[in-house]
Amino acid sequence: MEEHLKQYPLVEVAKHNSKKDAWIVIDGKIYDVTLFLDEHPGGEEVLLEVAGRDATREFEDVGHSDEARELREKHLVGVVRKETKEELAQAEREGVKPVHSPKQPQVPLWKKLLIPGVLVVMAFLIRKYLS
Ligand code: HEM
Repeated sequence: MEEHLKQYPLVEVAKHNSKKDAWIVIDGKIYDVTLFLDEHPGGEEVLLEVAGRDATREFEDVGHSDEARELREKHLVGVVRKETKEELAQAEREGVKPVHSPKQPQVPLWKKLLIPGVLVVMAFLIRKYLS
């Protein structure tokens, strides 16, 4: 069934980010929630916040019921495909950014090691100072 769905790149999804035209992506599937905004038990605000981008994490974080998952499929309009180089370049010119859901905040390694590193150096200096 999914093979018949239209495919859109995230840069296209990103354009549907308003109250009059709101798409969201969950697990690579695109849902047009424009008409659902009014009916969403969680309110339209939260949906508009994630309109035009991947909302997989936000959807899962709420712990939506099986009914909600079923209801979701009524609004299915397509699936996400990778954008072509031309589409990416075009989007960049227009200032449209494809927004993927952040999986984990990316903390660089040096930041993770900074505090333990400082402690080790301090311990070393204190030992040297005391001996
Ligand atoms: C097509 C997509 C969605 C559908 C069909 C949907 C449907 C529902 C339904 C039926 C409920 C009632 C509780 C339940 O049955 O789980 C609900 C609650 C809620 N939803 Fe969604 N939802 C969708 C997307 C989202 C997204 C993307 C967010 C977050 C950005 C969100 C946030 C919430 C919140 C905060 C509640 C209220 C939870 C509570 O009060 O306990 N929903 N939604």
